[in-house]
Amino acid sequence: MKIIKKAKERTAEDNRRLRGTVAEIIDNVCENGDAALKEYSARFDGYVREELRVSRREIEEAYSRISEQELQDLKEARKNIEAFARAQRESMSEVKDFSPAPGIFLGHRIIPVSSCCCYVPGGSYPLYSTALMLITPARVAGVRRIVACSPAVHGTGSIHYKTLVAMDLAGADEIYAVGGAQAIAAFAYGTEQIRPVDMIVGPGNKFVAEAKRQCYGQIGIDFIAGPSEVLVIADGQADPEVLAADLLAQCEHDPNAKGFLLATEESLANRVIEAVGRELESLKTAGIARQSWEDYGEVVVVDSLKEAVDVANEYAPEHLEVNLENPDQIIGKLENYGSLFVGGNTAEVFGDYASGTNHTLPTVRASRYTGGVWVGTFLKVCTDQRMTAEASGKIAPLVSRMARGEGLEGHAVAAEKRLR
Ligand SMILES: NC(=O)c1ccc[n+]([C@@H]2O[C@H](COP(=O)([O-])OP(=O)(O)OC[C@H]3O[C@@H](n4cnc5c(N)ncnc54)[C@H](O)[C@@H]3O)[C@@H](O)[C@H]2O)c1
Ligand SMILES: N[C@H](CO)Cc1c[nH]c[nH+]1
Ligand SMILES: [Zn+2]
Repeated sequence: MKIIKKAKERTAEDNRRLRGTVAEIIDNVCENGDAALKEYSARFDGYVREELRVSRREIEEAYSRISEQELQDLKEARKNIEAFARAQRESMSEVKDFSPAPGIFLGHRIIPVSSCCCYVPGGSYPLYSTALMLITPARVAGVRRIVACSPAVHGTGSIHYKTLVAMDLAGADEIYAVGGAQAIAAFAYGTEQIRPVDMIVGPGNKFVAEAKRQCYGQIGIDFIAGPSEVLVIADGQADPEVLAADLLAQCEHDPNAKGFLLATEESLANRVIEAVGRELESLKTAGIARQSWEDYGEVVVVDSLKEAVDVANEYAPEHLEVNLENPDQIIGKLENYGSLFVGGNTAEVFGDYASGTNHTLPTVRASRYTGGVWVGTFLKVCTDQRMTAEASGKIAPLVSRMARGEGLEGHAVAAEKRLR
């Protein structure tokens, strides 16, 4: 393996500072409620709103600004997201009356969470596609109270009109113009204007992701969905311009977003670096300089595809693109990714918007233990059991022996009350 370009690493001090900043925001919201929300909206987003909930009139006004084409696009993307969420829901089944021993009947029911908050990022760009990605599966799951929130466009006090339409179209019951770590704290603990929810889902920058991590327990969360990441495995048949575009697409999301290329040939790695350089130059000329490539771009030449698989599994990226002549030779060996994009035709950005899989995905190696948001994110699998008198009498001695073995006399007695 040869490292051609190395990404900067976040230090323990960076992480400590982030934890402290966010903990302070959460404490302030818990102590001062809406006053703290207003203070942070003014400081970070340049606005103060008296009413945090968005009114029906504001939503109608957003519809009046959206073009026919934009509305059609939202509907088409939503159709694919909903169809896939329904197919996934249908693949889940309940278990009823499973009998591991005579007279014992076990089962599980699939129950939606009662309420959720869907966080739609809005700091740098109005990510209205995220509204579709979160609210649509929550609806399919059957969540009764779906709240959506997003920071208002800087200095305006209004959520971007496309985000508002997407939230409404997807089926949000309540919408609030609040963002950042303070919004997560508000929906976790409640304020004067905000009734808390049971679960908060959605992506966000490092402050939002850290706030979800710190509020977990008070509320459920999907997982850590922070600044975007893409890892691309490519061989000589891949087009360097396409690879550069795919890496830079994710790097435009955030100063902390990451793009990682694993190339099987050094000449390919060099051509991609050149192509990235050209593209960055032209973006700079066009006055667009939000790319994180310089800090967080990484390029490595691997000695074999087996090594590429090992590195990808260890890195556990949010998005994994396999741009190989024969991608199927490694697909079965890839284990840690939020979403996989197979072959050069399958651009990661298609999944960002419209193919139908969800774009809210685990980052910072969380794909080692979870996939992305899906209809199941909003569903609880809750077990139940019932027993006949005979089965109860039969299992009681086993349970009381085990309970006494643990030193739990009360448990043993509760079991023995069923002896007959
Ligand atoms: N992992 C995923 O599934 C996924 C999907 C989509 C987007 N994303 C990520 O979402 C993020 C969107 O970030 P964004 O910033 O545009 O929007 P955002 O809504 O996540 O964050 C904006 C908020 O951050 C807060 N903030 C800004 N500076 C702050 C500071 N110095 N201290 C405390 N709080 C501060 C403000 O309250 C602001 O409202 C990007 O990182 C993008 O990569 C991830
Ligand atoms: N790439 C993001 C997930 O990391 C999702 C997104 C929204 N809009 C554009 N892209
Ligand atoms: Zn994206």
